[in-house]
Amino acid sequence: MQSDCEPDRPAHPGVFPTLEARKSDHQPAGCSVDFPVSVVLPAGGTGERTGLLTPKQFCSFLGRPLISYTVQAFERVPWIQCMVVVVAKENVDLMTDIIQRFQHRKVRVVPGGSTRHRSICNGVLALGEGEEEERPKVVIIHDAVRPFVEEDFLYKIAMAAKEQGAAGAIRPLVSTVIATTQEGYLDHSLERAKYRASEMPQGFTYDVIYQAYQRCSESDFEFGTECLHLALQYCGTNAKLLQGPPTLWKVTYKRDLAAAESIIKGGSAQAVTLADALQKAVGALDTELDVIPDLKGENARYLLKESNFIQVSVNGSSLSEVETLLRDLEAVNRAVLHPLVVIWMHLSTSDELSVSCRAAEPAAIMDLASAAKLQNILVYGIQLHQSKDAELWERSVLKVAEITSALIRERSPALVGQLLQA
Ligand SMILES: Nc1ccn([C@@H]2O[C@H](COP(=O)(O)OP(=O)(O)OP(=O)(O)O)[C@@H](O)[C@H]2O)c(=O)n1
Ligand SMILES: O=P(O)(O)OC[C@@H](O)[C@@H](O)[C@@H](O)CO
Repeated sequence: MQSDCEPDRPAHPGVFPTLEARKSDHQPAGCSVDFPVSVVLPAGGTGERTGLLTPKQFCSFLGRPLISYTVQAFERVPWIQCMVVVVAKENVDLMTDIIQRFQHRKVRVVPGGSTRHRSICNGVLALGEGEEEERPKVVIIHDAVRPFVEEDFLYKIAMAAKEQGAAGAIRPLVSTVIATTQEGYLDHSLERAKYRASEMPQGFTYDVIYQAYQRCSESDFEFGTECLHLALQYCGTNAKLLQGPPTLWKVTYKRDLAAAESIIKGGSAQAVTLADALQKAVGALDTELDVIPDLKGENARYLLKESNFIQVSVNGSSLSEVETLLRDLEAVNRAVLHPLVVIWMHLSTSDELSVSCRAAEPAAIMDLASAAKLQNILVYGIQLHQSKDAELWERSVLKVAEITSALIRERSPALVGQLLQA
């Protein structure tokens, strides 16, 4: 949100410690993780089952390839150190171009192999190329064609993997699993209640997944589909299984591409809806404000203006967009003459938030705000629930606009770091 209103508080001239330096004594926002975590995104397949010539991970929605949505989901998680995207040799340049075009951070590309296990193994080896102390404690492995992954579940997988050595996402089976005879008849059926579908993300301590790939057989590399099995078979590590949300599904068939497209379009429509609604609501107030959903692309111009911002984080369960914005402000190294107001708009659509993150949120925004205040940036939070009741939603948005306008006008130090309820 940009305002031309002049600040009514004296500026705080002077050099401020960098955001990075301060972060060392601040837990990262959102879910806090105190050990290095890296990610391997296998994306070296051809997507034959979609029947398309373009591998499904490179199919575009709203001008952005599917894999870019997955990378974006991970780069928004502040406690993830780096990502390795594993693509077929012939797609290395394409993937490099996607990273540049969409300004992805913390990600590098390595060539894949003829099978998924070979690709994942290449990714794990790439994470181990540096000095021993640079290696991650935990490696999260996640199919690049599962774009709807949330920080709070990644947090659970990472914590369980650190404790147990391996952890994996599971979902209830929808259909019963049966074994067939060679002639195509029923041999026997499995008791469905005893089985689960193995999904992604999965997490492993670096040592476990590295050793598993060092010891597994050629047959595993050629025909295997389950990393958790390798950890058990070759490292004696029994993975902790965590039931994940239904959003973890894998894009496999053409119909899955259509489903992914409608979710992506729905999600961005939601962001636009909120931004539009806020724009209308604040327009009715006494302050000339613009609502900007992010500071990417042409919105980056706001970084260089003496302005106030609103950051619309649609259904974000973490503060990482605000962290990114504060880092961008830091990067432009602008002499902050007037207190900037940054408002984290937390639109929660799901009723439950994982306890680990919900409890961490107020503390996380306070932490972030304390660090930002040293840069003369005032961070406030407003939480609103995406109500399906149009009237209620309209009232919430108006309330948000009033609170926003007051925060920008008053710049109350007492409310800095608070999560206000609209
Ligand atoms: N040699 C391979 C094969 C698959 N994958 C990746 O593993 C994930 C899950 O595999 P799958 O859904 O089977 O993808 P494809 O192999 O591309 O699909 P298909 O079997 O239909 O060709 C995908 O992100 C895929 O790109 C990979 O990195 N390297
Ligand atoms: O078998 P595919 O290559 O289609 O997909 C890989 C899946 O098997 C895998 O992602 C999960 O089952 C978890 O291991």
